[in-house]
Amino acid sequence: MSPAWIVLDIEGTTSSTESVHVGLYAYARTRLGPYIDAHRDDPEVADAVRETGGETTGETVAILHAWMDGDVKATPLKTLQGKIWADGFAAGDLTAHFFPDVPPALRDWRRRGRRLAVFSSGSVASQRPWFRHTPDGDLSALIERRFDTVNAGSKREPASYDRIAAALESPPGELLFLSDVPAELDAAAAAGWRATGVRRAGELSERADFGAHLVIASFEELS
Ligand SMILES: CSCCC(=O)C(=O)COP(=O)(O)O
Ligand SMILES: [Mg+2]
Repeated sequence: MSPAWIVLDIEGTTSSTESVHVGLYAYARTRLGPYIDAHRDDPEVADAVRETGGETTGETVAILHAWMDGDVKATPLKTLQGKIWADGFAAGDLTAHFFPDVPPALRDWRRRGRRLAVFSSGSVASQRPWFRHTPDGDLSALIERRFDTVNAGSKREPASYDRIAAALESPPGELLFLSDVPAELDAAAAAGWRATGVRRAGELSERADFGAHLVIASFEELS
């Protein structure tokens, strides 16, 4: 039976790690300090800054940069990056990247009645413009629901997938999660979801051990 919902990871699954780490990270890097200073009255910014543990803007930025350098997908970092990226997309400075098989597959799945959601470490604030500003046009209307580490929790915890299943009002067996990270697939499967690994050429997942999970190299294999 086909899944009712297909839930997508972004980095390494729909889009290249390079497009996130080189394009987006570089854009946020120099803007974090000025953004924090200019948006101290925004409660989400204030909370994120407090959660870093930094006392001054300089300390906070150093912590955020260390997380970026170590590829730590910490929620305060993702909150702040997401806000800066959303401004960058709105200003026309940024464009998303999707592997060529992804846009046609998403359209095909929707035509066939599948429903689409995203579960990414990238904040919901960044997911929206990522799907809106693509070289293939605006894909955002294809995505009905968006989850991140704030509204769902860690991608490596089964409880996060329980929360998403409840939000989608679907039994876990009708949900399919696609990701490039085996630990995320393990968590989804432990919550009763279907889980399929995405091993793309040139990505870290080329060398990943997906264990017993089904693995695809392109979304075409699911269409
Ligand atoms: C919405 S684009 C930003 C992606 C991002 O910051 C990120 O960390 C993606 O991680 P994922 O969980 O999708 O592998
Ligand atoms: Mg990923």
